[in-house]
Amino acid sequence: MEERLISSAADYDDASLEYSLRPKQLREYIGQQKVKENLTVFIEAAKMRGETLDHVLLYGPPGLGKTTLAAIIANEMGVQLRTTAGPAIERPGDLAAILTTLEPGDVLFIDEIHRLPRAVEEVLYPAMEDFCLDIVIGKGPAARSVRLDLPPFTLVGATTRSGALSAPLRDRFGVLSRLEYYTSEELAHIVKRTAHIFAVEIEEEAAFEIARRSRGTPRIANRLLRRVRDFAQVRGNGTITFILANEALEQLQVDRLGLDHLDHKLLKSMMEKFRGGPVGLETIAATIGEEAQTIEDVYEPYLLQIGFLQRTPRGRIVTPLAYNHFGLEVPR
Ligand SMILES: Nc1ncnc2c1ncn2[C@@H]1O[C@H](COP(=O)(O)OP(=O)(O)OP(=O)(O)O)[C@@H](O)[C@H]1O
Repeated sequence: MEERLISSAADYDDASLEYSLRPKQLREYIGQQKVKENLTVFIEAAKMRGETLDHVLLYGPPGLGKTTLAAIIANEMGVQLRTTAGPAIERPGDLAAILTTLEPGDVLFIDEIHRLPRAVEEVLYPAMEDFCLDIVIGKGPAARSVRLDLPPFTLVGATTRSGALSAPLRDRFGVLSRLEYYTSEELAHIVKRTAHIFAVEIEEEAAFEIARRSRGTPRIANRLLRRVRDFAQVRGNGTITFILANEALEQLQVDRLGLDHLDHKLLKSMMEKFRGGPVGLETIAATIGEEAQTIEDVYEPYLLQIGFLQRTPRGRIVTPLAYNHFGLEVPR
């Protein structure tokens, strides 16, 4: 798949910078008001009772700050954070190895928790519910099960697809929080905060322009800011002005709604070749030479979110909003 500047998945540069950009406390965490308010109460209550926090499931599209929130939860509870991911835990023994080294109260963060193998999930149930592990030792008729006590801990699970989580796993989380796409105001706030950490001047309007083109996603906002900062350094005097931000973003081929050439290719081929649809996913995939799964997971969510595409039982449809964006007339 082609590299995209507006991809919400983390790239190498993001990964090395994200740590330093992460807010450490809930009050520094911008947006997601409801999630924050609830977590503040639950954390406070758990601390007052001297207990561990209930298990928390965070779900929502990539790049919205799930890992950041997990780290904040650990920090606010004053405990250590251990991080892993569903695909990294292949066997029950891998999970047991992590769980048995936790300190009382620790937060265990499992990213992409919907990708845990079934056998691992089954070990997780008693661990979440009763803080114990049932381990089978030996094989055949000599096999027996031993029960190991674990220190109490908080599991923070993150997933982009809450629907892909099995019901018994979902039911074992006491707190379920859905992260939403950020507003432009919130993203502008994040951009200004990051600019401050980078010690670079940015005009209010420039921060808004970057925010508007960031697809509701802080990870994209921070990445666009880094690229625009490069332009400001080379072509300007270092300050990110509105004009400079606009020019840089045009140059980077990110349009004023955050769409790039691949979004354009998808929408235009639907408009030009299929009169805007309905078109089946497989047909679109074949037309633009991309996999159907990639279109569904990567291209579509944002286009659906901004109302440029609609899903119908007969296929995808391009909406009049999208025609307007391209200055084209809606076919009858
Ligand atoms: N509310 C926020 N306020 C300030 N910065 C944020 C906020 N949310 C996310 N960020 C920044 O956005 C970047 C991405 O966040 P994070 O890695 O937590 O995303 P994520 O949802 O865990 O992504 P993924 O699901 O792909 O792992 C980080 O650099 C973080 O600093």
